Amino acid sequence: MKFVTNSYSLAKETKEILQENGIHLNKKLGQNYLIDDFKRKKIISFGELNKDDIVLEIGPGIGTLTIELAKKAKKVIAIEQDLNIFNILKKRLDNENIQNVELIHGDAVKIDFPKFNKIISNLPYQISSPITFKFLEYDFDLAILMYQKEFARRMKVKLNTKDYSRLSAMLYFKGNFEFLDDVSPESFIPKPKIDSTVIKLTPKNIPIDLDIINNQYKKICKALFQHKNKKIRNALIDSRHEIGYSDKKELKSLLNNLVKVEPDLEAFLSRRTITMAPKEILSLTKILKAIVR
Ligand SMILES: C[S@@+](CC[C@H](N)C(=O)[O-])C[C@H]1O[C@@H](n2cnc3c(N)ncnc32)[C@H](O)[C@@H]1O
Repeated sequence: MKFVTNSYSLAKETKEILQENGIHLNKKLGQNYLIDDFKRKKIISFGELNKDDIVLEIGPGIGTLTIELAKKAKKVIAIEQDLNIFNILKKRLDNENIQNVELIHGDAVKIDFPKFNKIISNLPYQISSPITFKFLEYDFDLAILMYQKEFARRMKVKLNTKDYSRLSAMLYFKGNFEFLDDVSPESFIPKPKIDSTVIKLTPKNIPIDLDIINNQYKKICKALFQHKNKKIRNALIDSRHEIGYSDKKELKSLLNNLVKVEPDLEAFLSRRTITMAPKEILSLTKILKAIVR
């Protein structure tokens, strides 16, 4: 696909809007704004939008993606945490008479999302992990998301590496993803110190084990991945609160009793989290199911 780009004017426009409003971008809120029109067009085209789509955008900033998304979709729901930035975008939308954007002020990690079917966002990197877990709780057709490159790499299951994470173990059963494009620091102001990657995420439907994955497997992963290099027995005991226990002795004795009746359990308990493939964690979960609260 050919893109007609106008990166110079997007950079100029962004700087002017920020300057006019006396804004100094805030690192802590992940405020690195896209100024590369070529990348903007690409991200939007990845979303394959049509006039039936309701798009969720987390962190719209001054509307760099939002305004273009609104031209192509039925509606955009945009959630921005920074009140000054929210007000700038609100004014821009009013001035341009754009009426199909529902702009919400707040922390996207804490707010329940209204109904949507696609997500397109250049995410604030400090919330990458909680917001991705939150997306997985919703039903949607596809998500086009920009992450820090390192973070995106951790989505793929890589046993015995530091990149193997709770996120990869959850995504293995809950999402399909595809790396679409890399974006260099030059495409933003201010320039971040890291590279970025755009990915496509689609929910995986696995009706058979969905219930156990959304419940006990999720809790077990939460406990185990807090201690990736520990043996499973110790990881479970040390993070017992994640599976509903405060009393160390109680959990220890339940595990010891279970070992007597479940021949495969002892072998699992002696392994380290980092060596356990998601399917093995699921087998372990099925054994532990009755004692996970
Ligand atoms: C990486 S910038 C992206 C801005 C714009 N979409 C772009 O592409 O240039 C992330 C935006 O998310 C906002 N933000 C940060 N934390 C947030 C949160 N918890 N909920 C909603 N917005 C948040 C920041 O204020 C910032 O405007």
